[in-house]
Amino acid sequence: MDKKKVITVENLVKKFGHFTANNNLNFHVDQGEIFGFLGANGAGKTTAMRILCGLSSPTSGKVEVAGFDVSHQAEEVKKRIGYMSQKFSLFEDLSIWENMRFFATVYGLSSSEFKARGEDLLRKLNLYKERKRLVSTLSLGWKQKLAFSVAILHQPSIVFLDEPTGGVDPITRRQFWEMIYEAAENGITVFVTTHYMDEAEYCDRVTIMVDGRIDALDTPAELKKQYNAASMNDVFLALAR
Ligand SMILES: Nc1ncnc2c1ncn2[C@@H]1O[C@H](COP(=O)(O)OP(=O)(O)OP(=O)(O)O)[C@@H](O)[C@H]1O
Repeated sequence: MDKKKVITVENLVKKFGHFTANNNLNFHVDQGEIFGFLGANGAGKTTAMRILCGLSSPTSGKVEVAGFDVSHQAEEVKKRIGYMSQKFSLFEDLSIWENMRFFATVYGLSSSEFKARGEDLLRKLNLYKERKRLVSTLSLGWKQKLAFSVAILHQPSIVFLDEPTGGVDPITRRQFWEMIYEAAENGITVFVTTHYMDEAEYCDRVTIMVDGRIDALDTPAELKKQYNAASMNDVFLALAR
C-alpha cells in the first residue's frame, strides 16, 4: 500500500525581488518519515521551511501540508504542525511549566488536556520537581529537549525543526535524536534541517539544497552509493563544491 503523503511540494519558487531563494523545488514527505533538509548557509532551507509552515507565501508553485494548501489555508496548516528552531524556542524569563502552558494554549490544547499531557511530559523528562525553575537557568541541551517536547505536546501531524541541536553536545544530541525517533514511531512526521552530517545519517531520506535548488534527494545509503562516498559528509562536500 502507498504511504500517505503529508507534504507535497510541486514547482515551488520563492523570489525576493530579483533573487531566487527557492528555484523550482519538487519533493514529497511520507507520514512518519524523518526527512532531513540539508544545504550550506544561504542555500534556501529556512525560506522553504517557512513556506511549508504557512508563515510565508510561495511566489509560484503548489505546496500542500497535512492536506491543506499553504497559500490559501495557512491557518489550517498551522493547527496541524509544530515548530521549533534553534534561534527561538522558549521564553527565558518564564518557568518550565509557564512555557509549557503558554505553548499549549497557542496550540489550542484545553486546560484539562494540558494538565494531563503536561504532567506526563514533566515526569518523562524527569523535570517534575524542577517545573517552577526559570528556563534561563537550564542548560542549552535541556532547553532544546524541552522545546521539542512542547512543540509536539498537541500531537501535530508534522513537526518542523530548524537546526534544533545547534551548539548542543554530542551526548545530548543523541538523546535529542532518540526523542525524534520516538515521535516518528508515534506517527509524527519530522522535517529537520541540520548542519551535522552524523544527524543526516539518522534520517530516512535526505535532500541537499545548493543555491536554491535540490541537488540530491534519497536515503543516506543510496546517496553514499550514488556519490561513491564513505559518509554523508563526503556526499555533502561533493555537492557543495
Ligand atoms: N526576506 C528576505 N529578503 C531577501 N532575501 C532573503 C530573505 N530571506 C532570505 N533571503 C535570502 O535567501 C537566501 C536563502 O536564505 P535561507 O535563510 O533560506 O538559507 P538557509 O539555507 O536556511 O541558510 P542557513 O543554513 O544559514 O540558515 C539567502 O541568500 C538569504 O539572504
